Amino acid sequence: MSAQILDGKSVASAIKGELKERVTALRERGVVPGLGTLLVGDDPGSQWYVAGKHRDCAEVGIASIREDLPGDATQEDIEAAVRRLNEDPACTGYIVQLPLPKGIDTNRVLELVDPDKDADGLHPTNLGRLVLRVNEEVTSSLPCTPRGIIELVERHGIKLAGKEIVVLGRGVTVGRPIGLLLTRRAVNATVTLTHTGTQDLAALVRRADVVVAAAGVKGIVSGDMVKPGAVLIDVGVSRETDPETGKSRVVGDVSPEAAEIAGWVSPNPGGVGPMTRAMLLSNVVDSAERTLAG
Ligand SMILES: Nc1nc2c(c(=O)[nH]1)N[C@@H](CN(C=O)c1ccc(C(=O)N[C@@H](CCC(=O)O)C(=O)O)cc1)CN2
Repeated sequence: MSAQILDGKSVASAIKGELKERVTALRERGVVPGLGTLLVGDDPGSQWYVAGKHRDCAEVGIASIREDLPGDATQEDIEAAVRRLNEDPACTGYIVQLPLPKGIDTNRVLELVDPDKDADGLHPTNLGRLVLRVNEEVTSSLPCTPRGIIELVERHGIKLAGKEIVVLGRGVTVGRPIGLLLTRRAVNATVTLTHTGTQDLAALVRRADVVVAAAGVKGIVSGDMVKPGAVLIDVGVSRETDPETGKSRVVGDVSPEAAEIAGWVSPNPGGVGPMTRAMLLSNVVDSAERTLAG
């Protein structure tokens, strides 16, 4: 029996429908949410993601602001663009598209973002709130991919409380922050964060009720590693040439054999990616609504 699909495309589309109504209500009260993006360089993937974010904004009625810099922009150029976005009143929230080019101090750039405009939830103040407010509602942006994963699972009626969750990968946008979200009292899961130094990954994954695979290694979650019926969230992105069409295609961390054994699996593409985009819009709308609540 093959796994049921965690359909990120259709959940994201439903969320965008809900956001459109909330944006209309905000505009009626004189609040226009505006998402800014800062893109440095001409990496085709990053350009595609940023273009998608602006298309999403147009779809739900959020204004959008772009800061595009060439690949040879200096640390000072990038920091100046961050300051412009901090000061622009039309920009109510923004992201710095990652990764930044080699040689740029990413942490220094992220720390300069106004925490109240941090639509990615990656500013140290906002990550710190996740640590400190473990029992309370967090009233700042949450990292988009982790938030999207939880929303995707919960909107399919799957409960995470008490579940054993194994995360593969300790990256800043997924692996590290997702543990903070999943172990909050409101979610109440138990998390093991694995990485390249982990010994006997297979044994850990085999125990997991839920696997969040964000290693970026094609097929790293193999069939023999998965507990029958487990929930597999495929986040990792690798690219390869499709032998039939000759075109580049995305492949995930979950092997087709693992997906057969699972109870639920998120397709890749079509699972976590669209949810990441929808959560960015949610962060911007949530934060605009907070300004009205005072
Ligand atoms: N500042 C940030 N940078 C990056 C983040 C992030 O959350 N904040 N995450 C990724 C890139 N990303 C958003 O920025 C992103 C990745 C993938 C998708 C998506 O919809 N993917 C499609 C497939 C696309 C393809 O074929 O290439 C899917 O999964 O269906 C959206 C956003 C790194 N940088």
